[in-house]
Amino acid sequence: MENKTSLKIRNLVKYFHEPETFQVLKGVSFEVKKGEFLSIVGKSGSGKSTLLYVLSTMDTDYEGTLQINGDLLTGKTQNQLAAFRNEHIGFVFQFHYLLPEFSCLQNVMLPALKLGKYSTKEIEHKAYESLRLLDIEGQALKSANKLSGGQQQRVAIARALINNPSIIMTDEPTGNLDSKNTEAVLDIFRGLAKENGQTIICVTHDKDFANNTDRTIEMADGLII
Ligand SMILES: Nc1ncnc2c1ncn2[C@@H]1O[C@H](COP(=O)(O)OP(=O)(O)OP(=O)(O)O)[C@@H](O)[C@H]1O
Repeated sequence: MENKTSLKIRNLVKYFHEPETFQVLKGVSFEVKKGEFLSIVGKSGSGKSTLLYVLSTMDTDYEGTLQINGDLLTGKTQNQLAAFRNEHIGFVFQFHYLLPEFSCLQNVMLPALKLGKYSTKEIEHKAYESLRLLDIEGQALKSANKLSGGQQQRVAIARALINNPSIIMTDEPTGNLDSKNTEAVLDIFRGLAKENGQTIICVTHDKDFANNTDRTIEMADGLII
């Protein structure tokens, strides 16, 4: 593992104001190294998803600072953040689920089409590479809603990889998977971290999964313990 910092947060504080003011993050600081596979665990309601949402740059309503690959992202405009995310972050989030009527190939191609850097032909080629890496290229032309949960999860990971992001963020990546598929996802993430130097940040309830990552951060009541 290289000793470069991939992500750094300092004194992250966040409040929700509905139905009443409530401090959900109470001063969270940590760093993640490039190529590190990090899990974030903690009881329900401890603030894990809220934290991940801030790290993903999608939530900008916080105090403190967020840096990714040395870039200070705190204070950037929504347009700047959207461009940054497309290029640097791959997401496997439940609310980013696959478009059911689209083929797996089309689903995987979408983030690269949005980035607008490559021709459709090149993107299709990259999408096939990504699907192959996840051992799911045989399903490329099927609609996403015709796949099993485990297969859909692989396609979602393939989609997160298409722009070759330096960081992959996921919320409950194995939430609906059986132990065989969980093991497969774990292997994929480990490989991406070790072989490609991609940083992986996972929020998970699965203790076994967390025990197989490089490092685990535990949250309780808006703080790291
Ligand atoms: N939009 C919101 N408005 C107000 N309160 C919220 C909002 N989103 C989350 N919360 C509250 O913030 C706290 C932390 O929520 P969060 O979803 O980050 O927890 P979590 O650790 O990810 O939980 P889980 O493991 O159940 O997903 C909870 O008490 C939750 O009810």
